[in-house]
Amino acid sequence: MLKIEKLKVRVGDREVLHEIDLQINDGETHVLMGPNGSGKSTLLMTIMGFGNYEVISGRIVYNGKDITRMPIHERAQLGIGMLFQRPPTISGLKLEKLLTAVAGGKTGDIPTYARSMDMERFLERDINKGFSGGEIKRSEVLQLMIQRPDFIMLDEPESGVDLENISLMGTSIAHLLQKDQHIMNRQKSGLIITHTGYILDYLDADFGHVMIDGAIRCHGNPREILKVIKERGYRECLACQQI
Ligand SMILES: Nc1ncnc2c1ncn2[C@@H]1O[C@H](COP(=O)(O)OP(=O)(O)OP(=O)(O)O)[C@@H](O)[C@H]1O
Repeated sequence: MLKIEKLKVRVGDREVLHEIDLQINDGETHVLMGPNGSGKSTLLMTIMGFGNYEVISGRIVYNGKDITRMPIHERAQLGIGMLFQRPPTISGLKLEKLLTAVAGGKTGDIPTYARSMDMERFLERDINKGFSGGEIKRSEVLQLMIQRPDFIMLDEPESGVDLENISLMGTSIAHLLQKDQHIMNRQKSGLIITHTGYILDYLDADFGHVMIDGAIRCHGNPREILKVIKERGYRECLACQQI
């Protein structure tokens, strides 16, 4: 589904990502961990195609197509979606209007999905304006439910979410990634940034990676990696030879 080859990315005047290689196959969910400022969000923003993330070299291939220089909206049309760490407030645009646009005018599912995310009362409000941290995250998941992307990137979906809503977020994300379905050919894939690993309680992630100083230093079982980080810190990941 997604293949990243020797990707180098500059933000401002600084090279933030150094020769990243990553492959995510159909049906796989990968987890990305790493210290603050190591470049995790930069990788997701670059895959999504945001302009201030300049690809110096390398390429991003999605379903066999080189998307390295493709604009964001075309990537979204190809089936790439993202939950942002800090999505912007959009004054003057109601959430329902955005969802209608994302749904391509097919509004039928919106009330059902909004109810499932406990977001009905937010439909008539400007996007993220005055929303709490957890409400913003639920709104983002709701948008993904309507968009139905095939490749879903989630930047810290649990951050700022209370314990009850983590369960709602976790089960909803598991559903988006088809992780709650026992099917032979799962089509949806994901890349999730997490610090706490709470999301792993709700979906069975397949692979974990640790990014340190703009390079992926270690791969493995996500739960095992998380355990090592909790017990011994990221220094242990630097010593990891599984690259
Ligand atoms: N627009 C920008 N201008 C300058 N530097 C930037 C910009 N965006 C990101 N950076 C820098 O790039 C580095 C990587 O940031 P990034 O947000 O990708 O880290 P992260 O691993 O996601 O961190 P966190 O876990 O804290 O969210 C940081 O040092 C950050 O300050």
